[in-house]
Amino acid sequence: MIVKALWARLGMATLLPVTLVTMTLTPIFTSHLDNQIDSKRLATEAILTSEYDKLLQGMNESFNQILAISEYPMLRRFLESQVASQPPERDTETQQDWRQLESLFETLLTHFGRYTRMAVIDSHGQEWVNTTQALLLPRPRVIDHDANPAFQRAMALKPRDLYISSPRLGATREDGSPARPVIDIAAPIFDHQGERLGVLLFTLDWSRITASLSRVSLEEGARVLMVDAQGRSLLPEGDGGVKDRFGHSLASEWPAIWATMAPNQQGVITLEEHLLGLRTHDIRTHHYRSQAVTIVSDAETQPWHLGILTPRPSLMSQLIKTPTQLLAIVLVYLLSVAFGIFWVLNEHRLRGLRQRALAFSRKAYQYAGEVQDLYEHAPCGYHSLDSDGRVIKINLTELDWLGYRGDEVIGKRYYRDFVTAETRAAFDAAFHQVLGQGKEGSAECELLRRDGSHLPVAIKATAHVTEDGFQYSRAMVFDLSERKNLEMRLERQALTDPLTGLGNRRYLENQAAMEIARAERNGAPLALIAIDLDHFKRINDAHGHDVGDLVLQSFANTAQQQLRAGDVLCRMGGEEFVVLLPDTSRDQALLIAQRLREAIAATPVEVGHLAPESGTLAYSASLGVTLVSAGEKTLRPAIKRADQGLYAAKEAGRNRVEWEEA
Ligand SMILES: Nc1nc2c(ncn2[C@@H]2O[C@H](COP(=O)(O)OP(=O)(O)OP(=O)(O)O)[C@@H](O)[C@H]2O)c(=O)[nH]1
Repeated sequence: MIVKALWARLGMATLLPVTLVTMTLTPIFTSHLDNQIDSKRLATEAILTSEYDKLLQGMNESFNQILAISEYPMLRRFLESQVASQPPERDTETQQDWRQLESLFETLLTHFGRYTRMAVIDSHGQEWVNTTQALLLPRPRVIDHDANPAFQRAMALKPRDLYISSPRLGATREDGSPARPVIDIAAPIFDHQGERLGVLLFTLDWSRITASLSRVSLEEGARVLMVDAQGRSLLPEGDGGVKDRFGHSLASEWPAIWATMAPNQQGVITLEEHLLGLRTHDIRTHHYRSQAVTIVSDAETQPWHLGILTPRPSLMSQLIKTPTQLLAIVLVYLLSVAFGIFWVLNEHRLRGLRQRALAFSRKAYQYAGEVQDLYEHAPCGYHSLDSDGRVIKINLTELDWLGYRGDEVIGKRYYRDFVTAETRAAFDAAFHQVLGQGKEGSAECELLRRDGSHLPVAIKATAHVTEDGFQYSRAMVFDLSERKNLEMRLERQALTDPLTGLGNRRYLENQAAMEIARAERNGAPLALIAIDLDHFKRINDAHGHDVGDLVLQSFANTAQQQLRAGDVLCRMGGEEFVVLLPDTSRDQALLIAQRLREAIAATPVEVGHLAPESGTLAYSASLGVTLVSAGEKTLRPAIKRADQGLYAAKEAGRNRVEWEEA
């Protein structure tokens, strides 16, 4: 699919530049071509005018020559004398006229090579001179009047009138070369009285007049056409093969050209492949530069059409003429196509890169979402504060802990407001460190939740610093409540006797410090009772340790019931217990001890199947009572004294209370 699209784009990349270049070059070349056509048109017109002038000049020259000779006095005299003397007598004068006439035509033959025949015919049709035969005929030849239209027509002309025939093929030459086209020019000869004497008939070698036209034909691509009114070719030797061979009909051979030439007088006409310069010439009327009064010719052949056909400049001909231009154009096309292809390939490559970048960015977006999710729902809190301690970012976990929404906190609240007054100093110190040189700080403090409860946390923060200085702090907040609970549990366990749930010796020591201080402060007595179960070894030995344990637990319950809330009952180890009695005098302490002893003795332990038949086991305890003396910083002396009282009770038979004085 991608490859198919690439090929389609490559096709476009070729087509588009080619079209664009063509659209750009076309007006330039069209205008250039128009200029070429215009200059060719001007050149054609110039050649046509020049050739037309030469043709006219050549013909007028001949007309004037013939008119001049027809008025030659010696010729007139000759004809007069010949016409007058029938048959001519060859007297001396006549002989002289003959010689002069002979000499005249010899001269003419020498100088007027353009004429293939010069003839002098008298009004009876007798031919006195014919330069194609013996110059002067010993006997005048009577010519067939009907066979010679030139003679016929000239005989009807007035003085200084001319008859011009259409070009026709002359006689085959003696050397066998093909006959040339000729035209007959005939002028009437009159004597001084205006009496018609005969006709001067010259046959003009037509190719001499049209030689210049033929040379034009030799020029590059140009062709000269000359036809009569019937479309017959008038040029001696055409260069277009059959089409314009003399006498051939251009109308039938080359109808397209003839169709253009026939109706038009003059101008340059643009044809599909040619420029055709045109001029028409009616010999009967266009002879201003000749001295003829009237020129008569064959009406059906007039006017003549002179045409110069030059190839019309075309784009291709111009390009072929200037290969560098052609090369430049080819280069422009090649470069534009190469650029198009390069552009498409580059675009294709960029498209690939863009798609990869898009895939990367999607992945990055996905990762960013995951990171955001991790940030928001991390097991710890995250927040960022500005240099004033204002919250600029906070994750959902921490918001959840605090019980606020993001829009209530971000940009609106100072973080220290969420820290309890008790732990705010620690937070401030840590934040100060983050802002300072250390760029990091940590604190354990308690957060104040919306519902008023406290959440112990550890905050560890670092500063985000750029070259512009401190930007914001980033902090991780760890919930310490579980740890604190665990610590408290452990602390409690460390101070508690697991069997009875009573405080242990360490607990007693902790409490003692407090109670001694308070007793000192208040001046109140502080009493202490040491308790030891009687013959406990025996119970263990007789009933097992489980029963012993039950006895210990039962003792703890029974004793607690007998004591006040502020009294501290602790298990010191084994079956030994101590009761610290704040604000208790000697007597009160003795009473309490007695009450304890009695309650213990009166409360047998429910031991079920572990016990003898009754299911209960009675036991007793011995107690030693003393007061913590003023000045004693620990309980140790008091416990020692109470133990002495206890020993005394044991000694005295057990299940007794003994006072031990300080
Ligand atoms: N079942 C049980 N027995 C304990 C515990 N702690 C100590 N004992 C036992 O308590 C007994 C204490 O015995 P003794 O110190 O000889 O004293 P006694 O047997 O009570 O005799 P008198 O104190 O003289 O009445 C020992 O056998 C200990 O093993 C305990 O937590 N559970």
